[in-house]
Amino acid sequence: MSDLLTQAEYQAIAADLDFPRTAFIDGKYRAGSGSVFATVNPVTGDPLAEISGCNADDVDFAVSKARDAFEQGHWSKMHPSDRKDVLIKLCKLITRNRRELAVMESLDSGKPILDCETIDVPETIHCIKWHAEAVDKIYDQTSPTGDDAISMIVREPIGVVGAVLPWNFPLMMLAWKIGPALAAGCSVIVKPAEQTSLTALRVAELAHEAGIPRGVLQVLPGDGPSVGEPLGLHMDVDMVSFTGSTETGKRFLRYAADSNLKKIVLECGGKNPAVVFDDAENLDHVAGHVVNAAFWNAGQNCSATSRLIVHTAVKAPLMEKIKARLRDWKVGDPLDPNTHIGALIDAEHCKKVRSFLDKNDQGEGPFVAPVIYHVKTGDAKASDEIFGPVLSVIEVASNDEAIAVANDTDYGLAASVFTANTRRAIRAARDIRAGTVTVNCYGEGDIATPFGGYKQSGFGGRDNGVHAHDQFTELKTIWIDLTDPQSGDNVG
Ligand SMILES: NC(=O)C1=CN([C@@H]2O[C@H](COP(=O)(O)OP(=O)(O)OC[C@H]3O[C@@H](n4cnc5c(N)ncnc54)[C@H](O)[C@@H]3O)[C@@H](O)[C@H]2O)C=CC1
Ligand code: BAL
Repeated sequence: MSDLLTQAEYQAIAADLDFPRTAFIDGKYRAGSGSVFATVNPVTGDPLAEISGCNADDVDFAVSKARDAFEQGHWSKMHPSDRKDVLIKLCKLITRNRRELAVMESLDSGKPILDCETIDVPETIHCIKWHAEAVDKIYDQTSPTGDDAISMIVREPIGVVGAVLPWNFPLMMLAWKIGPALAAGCSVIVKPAEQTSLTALRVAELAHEAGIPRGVLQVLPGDGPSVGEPLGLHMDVDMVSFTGSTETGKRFLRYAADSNLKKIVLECGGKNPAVVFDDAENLDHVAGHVVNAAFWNAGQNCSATSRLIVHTAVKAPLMEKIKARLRDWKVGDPLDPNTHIGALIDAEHCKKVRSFLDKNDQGEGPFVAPVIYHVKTGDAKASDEIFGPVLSVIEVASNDEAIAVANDTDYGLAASVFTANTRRAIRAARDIRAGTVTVNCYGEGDIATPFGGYKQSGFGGRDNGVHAHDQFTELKTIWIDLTDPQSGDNVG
């Protein structure tokens, strides 16, 4: 924190930034064959850079380069310890350029510089480093055969991976995908969200500088139909790992069915509950977690707490404490290090978020201040993913009702429960159908814990932890007959 600069100093860095403007393919920046599009500063609406976008021809070219690199094996067959060293060198380069990346991320996404400096960039480095460090410590297995055979169960890199990213955490989602995929030995083609291409392009350049071979990490900017769809439909892409909306996630399942049955892993939306039971202790502490969970990143977070399900007995004092804490949350210029809530990503998203808000709460331009509504189950505010700084409060009369309401959603990404009773906490954690349930706190776990969703929040695997390595590998059984071939005993 003490390391933060002033708003004026950040503005000076911003004025000097050199933005990437083309795709990064086969080890170098290279203009795409698609339409040129502007990447826009969400605060001003002005273009930061004109980017030469990609199309299906560029996808074909990048896939052929990714496949060549995979088959040549300079990366995929490199000793895991050597892959680790290169990825750690990448982390050092990101660290050396961390300020530039933080400011670029803030300008391109509207995220507060405070978050970019203290969370997005450090967590990006931590994630890539964690997967790099893990990769030369994971053992393969043998299975319990009889004495006449031995079987090895080995994991091999899955091959060419498409990583399709959202705009809400451009750097961190890049790291969640490329960290384990590169550590596993895959070749990765990244499609950043069209709103936020800059930092992914810069990281690809740094990866090349770190020694990641040509074709192993490529970044193709462009919109969903121009780049995401041809990647999803490509016959020579082995897997797509996607983070974004449930609606687009479902498209990738169709792309896989219509092409080569590539593996699809989806991390999609959420309507995540914080459940506060009647015996919750220290309501100040609860309020702190709920406010962070609901309003961090302006609520543009798949795991944001967007429903507060609270027992009548504690509702009034808790709401007072939540409102008191919110008074400290400053909304405004993302480059001001005191800002907690920056700009929403773009005009289209502002329109969507505002469509849920009462007229008086709508704010102006790209800014929407935190807002709290008291709602009933069945209201759109209680069921739809708004993806903005909106907390919907549902009052319940019993702890059982709280769990039923928590589960009354198509989503199942994350949840939190607050109670002084350990048995109740564990019972609730087991009964809520969500990929992550936190007790007396809110969080996504950490880099060592798998993250992903039940129901329409996810499909096919988990980000983070060693489970993420599993995503990017194929499982192979190698069965070795130990009987004497001369004896003939081994033939059916
Ligand atoms: N992690 C999450 O849970 C996220 C959820 N969302 C939700 O989705 C809503 C819409 O946001 P969008 O940016 O439109 O999300 P999206 O799911 O459409 O976009 C995510 C990624 O998919 C790509 N994409 C879009 N259409 C595609 C297509 N037809 N084929 C292949 N790729 C495609 C996009 O270019 C982007 O890279 C938000 O309001 C929010 O509710 C958005 C971003 C992240
Ligand atoms: N919070 C991690 C994933 C996401 O929001 O898209």
